[in-house]
Amino acid sequence: MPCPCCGGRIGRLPSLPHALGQSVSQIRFRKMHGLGNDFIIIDARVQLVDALTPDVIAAVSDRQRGIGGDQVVVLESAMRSDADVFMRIYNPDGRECEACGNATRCVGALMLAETGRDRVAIQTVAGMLYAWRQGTHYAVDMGVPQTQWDAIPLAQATDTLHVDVALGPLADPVATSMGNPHVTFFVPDLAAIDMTALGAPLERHPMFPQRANIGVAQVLASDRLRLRVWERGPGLTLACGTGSCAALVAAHRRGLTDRRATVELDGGALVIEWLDNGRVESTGPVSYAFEGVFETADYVVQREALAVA
Ligand SMILES: N[C@@H](CCC[C@H](N)C(=O)O)C(=O)O
Repeated sequence: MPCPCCGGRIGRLPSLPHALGQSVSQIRFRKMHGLGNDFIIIDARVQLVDALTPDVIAAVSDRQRGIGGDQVVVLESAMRSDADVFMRIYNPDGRECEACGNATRCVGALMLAETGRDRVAIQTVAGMLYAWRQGTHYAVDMGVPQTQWDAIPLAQATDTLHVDVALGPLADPVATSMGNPHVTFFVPDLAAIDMTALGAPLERHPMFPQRANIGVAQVLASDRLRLRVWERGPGLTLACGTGSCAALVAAHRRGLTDRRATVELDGGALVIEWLDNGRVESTGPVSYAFEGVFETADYVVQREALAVA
């Protein structure tokens, strides 16, 4: 039967604070992914999300105790009249980050369906991005990569084409900002690289004051790269969209590839092109997984229990 206090879903057992008469905040979400890089997408244009604190974001992102996801994406009303929506992105540690290529495709697909138009504009803290349909796939304009050391940012003035960072078999990466900080190492055999052992310490290397996403790439041909990315926040993911853009830009700057290449990730392939106008486009699939509702109070209780354990 409907909950007597809030008229909530039939059959939903009230959580403990709910039963005690404390406030409840139910948040509706969609789960989507791009090549297995998965997102909890929350539309704050149609519901109150005041209770979505960094702690709650971390708790719902947990793959054992929560919904599970690489990032939480919150949609807000755009502040610019030429944008369709404002997209905010949070890593599973609850910290806001600037950009996410795979989430931009997912949000692009949602906004194309919502508006019925053939191109949508997505405002982010890192600038305006655009999405459109490309056959069965979705394409996004991810903006202009930044290659100055202080835009990445790096800790000191450095040639971003040869950054003085090394660990084990990884050395001499290229640094690129796609709104968020990336470094790309090039290796002859990606299968020989232990991403977890190397990615975790490199993410927090002193050269990266805001930490960094760590990409390791193998050039397969002038139009084909193999890439794995240890993402700032979630760690090793099945695919990283901005990491793929950064890898293509890095490879082309090094003279290793053309301006357009297929990037093969663990979760599938993206086509990345660095256009002559300086902007980077990324094309790939989008998948819808499920939708649901969670109560933030349940996750506050969980976080408190974990904190005292
Ligand atoms: N999954 C992403 C990147 C998400 C943000 C990243 N972890 C960061 O902290 O910058 C993508 O597809 O680009």
